[in-house]
Order: sequence, then structure tokens, then C-alpha cells
Amino acid sequence: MFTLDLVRGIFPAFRGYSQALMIDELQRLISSGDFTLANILREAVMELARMSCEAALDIIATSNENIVHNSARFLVERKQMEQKLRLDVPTLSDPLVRDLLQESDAFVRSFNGFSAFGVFSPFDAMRLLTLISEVLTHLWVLSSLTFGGTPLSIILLSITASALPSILPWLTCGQNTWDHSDGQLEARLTAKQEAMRGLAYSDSYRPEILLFDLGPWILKSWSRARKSLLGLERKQSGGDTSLSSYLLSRIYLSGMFSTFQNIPLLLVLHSTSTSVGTFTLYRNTLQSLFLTAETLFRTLRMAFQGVFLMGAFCAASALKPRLQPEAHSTTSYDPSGAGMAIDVRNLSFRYPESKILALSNINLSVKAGETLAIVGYNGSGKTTLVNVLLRIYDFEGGTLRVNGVDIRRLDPHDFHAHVSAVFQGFSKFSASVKSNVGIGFVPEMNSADAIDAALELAGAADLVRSLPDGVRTRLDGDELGRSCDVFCGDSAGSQKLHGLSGGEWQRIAISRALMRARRPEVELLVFDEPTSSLDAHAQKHVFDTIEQISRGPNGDRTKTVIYITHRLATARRADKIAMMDNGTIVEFGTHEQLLTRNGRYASLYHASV
Ligand SMILES: Nc1ncnc2c1ncn2[C@@H]1O[C@H](COP(=O)(O)OP(=O)(O)OP(=O)(O)O)[C@@H](O)[C@H]1O
Repeated sequence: MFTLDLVRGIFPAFRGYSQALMIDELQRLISSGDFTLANILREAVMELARMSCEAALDIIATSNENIVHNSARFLVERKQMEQKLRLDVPTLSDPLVRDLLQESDAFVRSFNGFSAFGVFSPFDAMRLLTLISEVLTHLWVLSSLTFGGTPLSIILLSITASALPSILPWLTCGQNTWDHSDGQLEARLTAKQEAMRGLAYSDSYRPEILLFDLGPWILKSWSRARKSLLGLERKQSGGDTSLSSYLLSRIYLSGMFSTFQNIPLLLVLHSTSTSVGTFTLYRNTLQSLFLTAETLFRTLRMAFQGVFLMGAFCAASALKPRLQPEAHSTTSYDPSGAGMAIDVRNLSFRYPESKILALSNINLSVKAGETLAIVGYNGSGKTTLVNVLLRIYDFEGGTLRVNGVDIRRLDPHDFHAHVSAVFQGFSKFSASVKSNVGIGFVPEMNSADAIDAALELAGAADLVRSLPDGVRTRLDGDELGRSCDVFCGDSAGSQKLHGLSGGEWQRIAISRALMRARRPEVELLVFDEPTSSLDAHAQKHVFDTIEQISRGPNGDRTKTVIYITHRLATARRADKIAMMDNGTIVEFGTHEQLLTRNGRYASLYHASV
């Protein structure tokens, strides 16, 4: 590629030189009176042959460059996506990391084309080579002409004529020559690719992406759309057209006609000894030199920015997720078969850039298979606590042990494989019911039986049956999901998005959690206000289901369950209750113990029943 790019830089000067020879030949034919159509045709055929050779070389260089460029683009973009999906919430909360990722993203996007986004990609460095070799050959041609005795008047006339066109582009706007064929497919692929990128970059979806381990699936879907899009772009840029039509398009017929435009001039000057070919070559070379030098200067300026952004990309690639333990201290989750035992001592937590602790002095102990209800006033820290327990956030002080092991020694991916949850701000994707539920357990995402079973357990089966297309009905999701179809295979044409009520969405989210909650390896189920929008019947159904799936075939508890609720009549079903206030657990015990204590829980309970 380096060699081809260097050689391509010589083409323009060579082209000008060849055309000058042709003009000189025409001048000689006219001067000598040997001016026949056959001779003219012979010259034209020779020029055509030269142009064909140049075009053939150009085709090889362009297609070679396209292949290398597209592969590099894909690899760099994929690495960026991979990196983004690997990073956890604490890492992404760091403003320095965010800045670094933004610069790294600018570097990745610079691969989309020369000077796109005003930045410089490594491929522009290749063009730098072409530009340098072009400038050098033009200079060489000019010096050989100048020292070959070209009259001063011709030099001055040439400089004036050459400077004008290089000023003109500043006064005019570029034309958009984008080909809109395949526009629909391109729009769909772009939407899919951007939606997947949106998912990877979204903060609001991140808890579910981490918990349900959606990273590999997002990366795969993005890769598929990206690859197709790159193929389409190649087709649009002429990469897939037939060789003959491409060859014709690369032959500069206009250049050839401009040669013939000189014929009247030749007729006027046929008696003088001045070579019109030399004059044309001089004028064209100067003109090209001006334009190339201008581009070279612009490209060099961008090179500095490019180097800086490449540094950011390398630094971002080396970032390590903060929750990832060091390899030497990592241990794997040891399932108890009876649920997850959780022990929290003096735990504290602070949101990034916050001065006050959101959680302080948290102490609680839940035995394997027990049910814990977390209750308390708004803003008391309930959601924050479960997010720390779910390893979405790291804690600042204290200890958190699961099955007797320090949670900081567990790989978050390993830990999350044993957990299922419904988050308070669960994601609402503008996608089919099937996809919205299926992402709860990606390996069974396409299993109709698994999805039906999850819907049945969550009490959402009747709701889905009443939808126009059953599980294939596309739902009207939240902001990101609404802007485009985020799931591969969901693009059922222009099917209208179907809206759901808050309670109906909640059932979908519960079904999503139940996709994996039933699995034997899952030992902890967390529900953050799972039934806040459900009617009394639906609420009972959900809690009966949770009770049912948390027990094995012989009725023994096999999963620990934690749920947040404002309905204290529901909380009393739990083995233990944690009453939270102002970021800490102020009361902890069974329903009866807390009532006997006649504290804050008792007063809240009496107020609610
Ligand atoms: N991302 C955040 N950054 C900074 N502070 C936050 C953030 N999220 C929550 N907080 C603060 O942490 C405290 C606890 O919030 P949390 O959502 O855990 O309360 P909660 O008990 O779940 O409330 P609710 O019952 O209303 O759901 C609140 O004061 C809240 O403002």
C-alpha cells in the first residue's frame, strides 16, 4: 500500500507530461503539413492506452486501499465498542475517563474518511505520502522546464493562470455527490449500528447490560450491521462496479479533449518555434502544485491532532474496569445450592462527585435462601443499597461478603451469572415483546418456549395474547429505544409501535428477570419495587411466583430474594425486614420483632394499613 501510494503521487505529473508530448506531436504534424486524420487518431489511441494503464494501476491501488481501510476501520471501531462494553459504572463515572473515551471516539470516527470530523486518521498519513510524492514530481518537472530555457513571459502567464483556480474553491461551496441508491437499506443498517452503539454508550441501560451480560450480544449485533454497512459503502463508492465501467470512469476523457482544445492555438503558433506542449505542461504543473501544496499543508496541520487522538485511543484501550479484581486475587463464585448468603459490615458508599455519603454504617446479614424486604422513606437509600449489593457500584468502606467470600474478589461477570433483577428504572426498548423479554437470558432469546414460560410466570401471558401480533408486537419504548430499532431481526417493516401502561411495562420487565431467575445457577433475585404499578391481583401473582421459583422441587429454598417495597403488607411476607432512613438501616428484624419494637417501621406500618 505504501509503494502504491507513492507511485500514485507520480501519476498527475506523468499525465501532464504525456499530454504535453501529444500536443507537441500535434504541433509538429501541423507545422510539417503532415496533418491527417489517421495521424491524429494514432496519437489519440496512444494517449488512450496510457490512460488505461494509469487507470488500471489506480484501480488496484484504490481497491487495495479500500480493503485495508475497511478492515482497519472495522477493527478499530470494534475495539472501541468492546472497550466501552467492558467498562463498569464506577469507571465510566470518572470525568477523566469520559473525556478520554470522547477523544478516543473522535479518533475512531476519523476512520470514516479523509478529514471527516476535521481529524486525521492513520490512512491520511498514506495520503500524505501521495501528496509529498506529487509535490516532488511537480517540482522536478517545473525545475527541468525552467532551467530548460522557458521564456519569463510564459512562466509569469502560467503562474497567474495557476493561482486563480486555487483561490476559486474558497469562494464556492462543495457539491454533495452522495449516491442515494440503496438508501433505505443503508438507513436501516445505520440505525441499527447507531442503536447498538447507543446501547453500549448508554448510562441508563448499563445496569441491565452488566447484569444480563448483554455486552457480547450487543457487540455481535453491532458487528453484523457495521460489516454490512461497510460493504454497502464500498459498493456506493464504486468498489463493486464492473471493471470495464470502472476503467472508463477513471479515464480522464475531459483531459484528452482539453488537449484538442489547443488545436486553434497550434494553428496560430504553427510558424513559431515555441512548444505549446511545454507551455501547457508548465501551466498545468504549476496549477497542480498549488492545489497539492495546499492540501498537503492542510493535512499536515491535522496530523498533530490525529497523533493526539491516537494517544487517547491507546490510553482508553488500556483502561481496566474498576470492579475487575486483580488476576492473582480473583476467585470464582461458589454456589451453595441453597441461595446466596450475604453479610454486610459497616458499609458506606458515596456517589461520584458527591460530598455526602449516600449509604453509611450499613450492617445486615441474610442467610442463604432467606427473603429480605427493604423498606423506608423516599430517598432513604434503598435503590442505592441494592445496586451496591448487585455490584453495579463499588462501596467506599466496610465489607460485603457473599457465601463467605469478599465480593471484591469475584469477577463481576461471574457474580452476575448467579443473579437476576428488576431495576427500578428498567429499560423499555422499542422492540418486540420477544426481544424485550428475551434479553433477560440471551442464550434463550430465540426460544419461544422460554419466553412464553417467563411471560406466564410474570402474569403477562394474557396481556401479550391481547396484543395485535402477540410476542412479535413491537412496543413503544423510551427515548433511546424509540429513536430506532435496537434489535436485529426485529425490523418488521413499518409495523406501528404499541404503547403499554406503566403496570404492563412492569410485567414485561418482571418477565425479563424471570427468563434467568428460574435457572439453577441463579442464587439471588433482586426486585426494586417490582409491583409499584400493579393492581392487587397482579401483585399477589408476582409474589407467589417469586416464592415458587425461589424453591427447589422438594420445596427447599434455593434462592435468596431481596425486594424493595413501599407496601408494608407485602414486606411482612419476608423473613427479614430492613428499615432504612437517611442512608442507613435503622431497624432490622422480622415483621413481628419490628412491630414489638414500636419504632419507625411500626409507625410506617400502622400508617399504611
Ligand atoms: N446518581 C446519583 N448521584 C448522586 N446522588 C444520587 C444518585 N442517585 C441517587 N442519589 C441520591 O441518593 C439518595 C438515595 O437515593 P435512592 O434512590 O437510593 O433512594 P430510595 O430509597 O430508593 O428512594 P425511593 O423510595 O424514592 O425510590 C438520595 O438522596 C438521592 O438523591
